[in-house]
Amino acid sequence: MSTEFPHIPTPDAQAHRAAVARHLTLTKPAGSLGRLEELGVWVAACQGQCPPRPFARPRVIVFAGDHGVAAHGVSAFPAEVTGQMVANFLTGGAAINVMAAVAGATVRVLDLGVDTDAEFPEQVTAHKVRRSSGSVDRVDALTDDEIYAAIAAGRAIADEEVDAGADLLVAGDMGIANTTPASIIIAALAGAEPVAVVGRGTGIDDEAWMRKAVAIRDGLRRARRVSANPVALLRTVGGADIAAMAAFLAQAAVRKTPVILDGLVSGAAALVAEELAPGASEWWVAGHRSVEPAHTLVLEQLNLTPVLDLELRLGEGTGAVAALPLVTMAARVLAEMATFSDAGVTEGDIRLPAAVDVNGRNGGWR
Ligand SMILES: O=C(O)c1ccc[n+]([C@@H]2O[C@H](COP(=O)([O-])O)[C@@H](O)[C@H]2O)c1
Ligand SMILES: Cc1cc2nc[nH]c2cc1C
Repeated sequence: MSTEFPHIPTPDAQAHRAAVARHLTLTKPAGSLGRLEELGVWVAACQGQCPPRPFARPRVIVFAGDHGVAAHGVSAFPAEVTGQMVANFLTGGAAINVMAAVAGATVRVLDLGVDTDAEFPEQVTAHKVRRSSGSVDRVDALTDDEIYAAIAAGRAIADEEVDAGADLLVAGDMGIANTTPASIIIAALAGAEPVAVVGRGTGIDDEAWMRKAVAIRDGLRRARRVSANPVALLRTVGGADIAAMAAFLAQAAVRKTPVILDGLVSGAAALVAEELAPGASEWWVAGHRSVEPAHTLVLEQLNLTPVLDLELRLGEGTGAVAALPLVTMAARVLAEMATFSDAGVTEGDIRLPAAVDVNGRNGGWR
């Protein structure tokens, strides 16, 4: 199985230009909807059409997996919670179920590496790679065969979703202790020191924070040896869920499908995905800024400005789904507002150029 991704196309430049130009014709002072304008332009460019169409099938995939490092006291919760939460997602009781319903998205949960037996295996284990992972502070997370299987799973999941009509994707995560491998990956790729990335995760106390800092320090020592190779990095200090998520994010870009990123774990996967498939990040917006300190490093590394900053630290895709109504709104504003000429409204003299890139990369000014 190849871990090579094809060249990533950029979002459509012509639709991008048409969207910037269309914004100037709509009945508002140029640039007055600020970053909502940029978001609408991004949707149009990703869809390759201006005006953009409303999203038909926004879809959240929750990647569930356990992590061997949980045994070393780095989380506020025991590992069995991962499997219990998988059952909760399936019965619709988790935060992501409620928030996705509000935002008009549907949720699919997949067990990539949960340690316990699934309550409804036929619904969640089609892409299962293994149970849990090696404790990344001392041994490799995955074997060679397992990393290939996890990457193949992530790509297949993205293909299945796009083939079934998904036109906006979110990668959510569920895994007790997964903030430890995520923080190691981020530190390795951002060149950060361990203490800069140790967060409180599910809400750990100071003693657990110190154990987690040691685990991250030891894992980072192992990660630095392989940080130039994204597949080796995922194999050494990631896990089946994080590896599949990285491949899913890269494959979404291959399939020209926009993604709203979530928090720390989706951010760690995104950093690796950009290494696997350079240019993939053009297809992503950051839904929010997580409370976790390492997440800010992700946003800086990928040059992404989050839509929201609500002090969330849940995962599951919740921060991405919280931003979805604004992304939908931005697309509909661009598609549905009247133009000055339609509405018979007199245009002003001064037309500032609208900002051009949702993530500020092209430095539009207002
Ligand atoms: O997404 C985030 O930014 C985030 C921040 C803190 C915790 N989480 C979630 O909490 C779990 C991991 O926390 P921990 O303390 O067990 O490493 C896992 O299920 C994540 O989805 C998620
Ligand atoms: C209950 C619970 C729900 C979660 N959702 C994502 N991470 C989580 C961690 C816990 C502990």
